[in-house]
Amino acid sequence: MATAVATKPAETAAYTDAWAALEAQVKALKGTHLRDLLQDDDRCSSMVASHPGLTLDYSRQKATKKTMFYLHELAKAAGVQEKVAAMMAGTKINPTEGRSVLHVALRASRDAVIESSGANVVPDVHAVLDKVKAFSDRVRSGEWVGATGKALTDVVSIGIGGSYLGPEFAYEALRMDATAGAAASGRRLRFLANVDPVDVARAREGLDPETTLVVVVSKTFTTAETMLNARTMRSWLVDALGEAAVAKHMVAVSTNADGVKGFGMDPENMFGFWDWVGGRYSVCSAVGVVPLALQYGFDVVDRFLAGARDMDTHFATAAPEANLPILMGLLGVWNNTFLGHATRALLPYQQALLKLAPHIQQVDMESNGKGVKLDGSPLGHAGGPVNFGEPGTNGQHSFYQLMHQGRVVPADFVGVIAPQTPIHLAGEPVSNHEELMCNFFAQPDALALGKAAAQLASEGVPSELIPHKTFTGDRPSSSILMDRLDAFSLGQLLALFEHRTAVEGFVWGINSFDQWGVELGKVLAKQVRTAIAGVRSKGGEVSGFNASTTALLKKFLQG
Ligand SMILES: O=P(O)(O)OC[C@H]1O[C@H](O)[C@H](O)[C@@H](O)[C@@H]1O
Repeated sequence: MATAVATKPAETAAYTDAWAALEAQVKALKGTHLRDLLQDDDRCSSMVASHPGLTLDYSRQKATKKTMFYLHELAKAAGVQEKVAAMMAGTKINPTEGRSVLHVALRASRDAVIESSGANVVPDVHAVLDKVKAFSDRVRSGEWVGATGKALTDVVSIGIGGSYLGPEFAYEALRMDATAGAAASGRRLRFLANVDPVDVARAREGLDPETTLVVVVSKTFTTAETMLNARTMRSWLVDALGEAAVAKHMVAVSTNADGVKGFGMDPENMFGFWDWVGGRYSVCSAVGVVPLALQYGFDVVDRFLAGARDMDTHFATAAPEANLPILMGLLGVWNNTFLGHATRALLPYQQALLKLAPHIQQVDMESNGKGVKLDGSPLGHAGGPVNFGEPGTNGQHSFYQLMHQGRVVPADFVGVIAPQTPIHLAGEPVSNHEELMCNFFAQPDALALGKAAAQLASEGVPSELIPHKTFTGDRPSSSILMDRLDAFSLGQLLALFEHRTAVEGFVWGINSFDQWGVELGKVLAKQVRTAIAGVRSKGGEVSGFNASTTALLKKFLQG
């Protein structure tokens, strides 16, 4: 049964003690280099954790067994496991919006019982999944046809933020997977997120309204960008096929049935989800399931959900010392709050994961980019870090210079053992995938070990170049090695990163599940819209803005 807020204030004596012990650890480790830590085989083998399909090696973190002990003490004192249990039981752990946080229910098995506000949500989840399966099967088989009787082979999924980033991440990750790729044969999926008309042009380039299905994805069905893009695509369809085409060519994913109806779409063509699904945690709801099932078929999506469920179970049941999301979350807290690293990099050595970092940017920064605790008091230290990333090896030729010789940026490397698309040229010493992975193994050591001046001197490097060629090393990272990248392991990876963010928020005692910080800009944009529309319709000058904005607007309107 869901109850009110379960989060207890973090500042118990145990919490303060663990915090102080970790601050002492920072001092104790000051003179220790990762080079030294990596020589301790016992320490290194203790800093590896596995779950079927995934291995996490965190031996290149600037931490000892003792540090890990105190981090686990901090987690215990913060009630991390209790908070995980409360989240998964439907407790309203998002008090500023009065909501449960139940993205785990989106991938729960049919017979699970998970309650929000006293009602089991799992039957509703599976009713929507069944509806998506039936619909996507009909579209894919050509039974559901467009206004002129043609099969709908192309899909444009309109949505932004959480209604876009996760689905695009999953779509890209599976394009070259043998099973998903074969299932997508003859089909195209495009995403339309930005309100920029260039994005409209890109999304519909080469598409024919007769064979295009538009999916409007918006939790609120009020997001300005998405609604304008939906109207734009609607007029593209209507101009070509007439008003009646909307019923066959447009469907919606939303929690707002009235909004969908008000837009002129049949609520029958709507796939619902619920207020207990945060936008950035919604890829396993109809938000991701509809476009992905249309492209790859429902079976592939089902495997994706099963992978996420597998990681949920691991998160809920594994001991903290062996629990991948808990370990990663604690290391995030250590790097960010105690060692003071304000950024972290996500570096998948896998081109299929090119949209992992953009998705995790939202998951993490919208969740933990907060300045106050749950009770509204100041956090007292910086909130979650700046996240960024790029697939390797591309990033190596871009920003790794800074990571090796400039700022210290804790990194998470992700690599895959079995390639999705093997290539091994005759005469080459290694396969193309092995060449990629050589870099996955080399970079963490380069960051950790560095290269000392003495070594450069012994190699005969001219003395004036030695400072420029020295690598200080001592730069932390974790390595995640996946057996393969397919729908199941993609679900595991998604849930792993979702839960890492939750663990960090639980330790800090913040609400990781609201996002009030995105509201102010929306309100101001509305004022600007009113001003621009006023000048365009009635003439005159803009007013009510500060001098800088007024001058810029004036220039824009004159242009
Ligand atoms: O799905 P929607 O209601 O259209 O919201 C789309 C996105 O916009 C909001 O402003 C939030 O920043 C995101 O958390 C959300 O995912």
